[in-house]
Amino acid sequence: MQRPSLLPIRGLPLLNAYGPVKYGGVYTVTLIPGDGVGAEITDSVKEIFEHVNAPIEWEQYNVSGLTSAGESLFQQAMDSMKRNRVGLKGILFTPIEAASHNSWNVAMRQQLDIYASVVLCKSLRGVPTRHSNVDFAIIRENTEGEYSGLEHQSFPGVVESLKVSTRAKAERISRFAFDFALKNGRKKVTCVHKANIMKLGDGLFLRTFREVAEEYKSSGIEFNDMIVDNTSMQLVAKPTQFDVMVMPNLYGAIVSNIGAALVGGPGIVPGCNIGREYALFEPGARHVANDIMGTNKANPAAMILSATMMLRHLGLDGIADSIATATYDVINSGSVKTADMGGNATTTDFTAAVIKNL
Ligand SMILES: NC(=O)C1=CN([C@@H]2O[C@H](COP(=O)(O)OP(=O)(O)OC[C@H]3O[C@@H](n4cnc5c(N)ncnc54)[C@H](O)[C@@H]3O)[C@@H](O)[C@H]2O)C=CC1
Ligand SMILES: O=C(O)CCC(=O)C(=O)O
Ligand SMILES: [Mg+2]
Repeated sequence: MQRPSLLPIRGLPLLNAYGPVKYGGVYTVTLIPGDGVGAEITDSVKEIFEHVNAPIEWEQYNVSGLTSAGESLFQQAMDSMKRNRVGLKGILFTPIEAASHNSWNVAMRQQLDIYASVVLCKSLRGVPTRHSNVDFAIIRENTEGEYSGLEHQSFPGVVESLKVSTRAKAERISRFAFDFALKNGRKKVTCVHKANIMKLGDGLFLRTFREVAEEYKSSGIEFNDMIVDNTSMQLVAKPTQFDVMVMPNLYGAIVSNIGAALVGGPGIVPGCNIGREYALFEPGARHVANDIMGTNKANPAAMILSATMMLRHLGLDGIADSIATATYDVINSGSVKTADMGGNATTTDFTAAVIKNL
């Protein structure tokens, strides 16, 4: 059986400085189901939590990125996050058109300074893939770099998109990665970069990583670095060489999706965004899945497992363990497979199977 200990909850290096909000033994948690399949897969979580009597009260905001009309609701959801300090979210759609609003997924990370994205990619017995024994964690800088959102047209036909890199943010994400490695019994941290081309920006990231690595030398954690192109090839060819990986924002988005595909896809990989004050949990590969919205076909596992990471963050380890174990048992038994896993079970079938296992 795949034990839930693979989840990093215990070992999240930075617990919120102020702690979650709890009244009468019940935690209030901000819930943003999101666009696409968000409502369906957060319904799974609600049903499971209700079944185990989890001491969670949801403060739900049906924010949607489909139109910019949702902005005031988005701000209310952020106020709720600032009160509760813990949230669970699905993914918000972001239009591509130049005149449309910027990504609210990104705005959340910046407003809340939830600077470390953690995505876990681990092979599961019940999900046969090309490589077995994949087990690595992606630590992604979540608040700057290519996602700074600063772009302008300096001349018709000429656009400048600013990638902002700061030493302070490179340092804190590198520390997060080493602390994460230490707390989770990991052996090696790999810095992914493109410092051969972006000598100043990614050069700063890499140099800062190496300085931080020196400080952790006595802890016995190995470290190395790899250019992002080679990393992509190595991930597909020999993924077992990776343990903990740390990188700037956009590489993290891409590597998280390669990682998800290596172990079974976006429906099973959990994730979270952590900062000093707030923690927001969401599926690791971050997809809206508009194409299967409302069809009861989505795999809710990634969302359920992200919710168990949240429970552990709240110190509710017992409930987290039982839900995670029940979920992994359903996946590993192979008896209830959603379409992405090659079966024809529905979202509700999967949820019912988890509840039956509890
Ligand atoms: N929160 C965030 O950071 C992100 C937000 N987005 C937004 O999502 C929208 C579309 O994103 P795309 O990258 O095109 O991907 P997408 O939403 O089209 O998803 C890619 C594929 O994965 C499948 N999939 C995702 N989750 C699944 C699940 N739980 N079960 C079964 N299948 C699942 C989808 O059906 C689809 O075929 C864009 O608006 C984008 O801005 C995209 C990536 C990250
Ligand atoms: O926020 C979005 O709409 C896209 C962001 C994204 O792809 C990511 O950061 O992984
Ligand atoms: Mg993405």
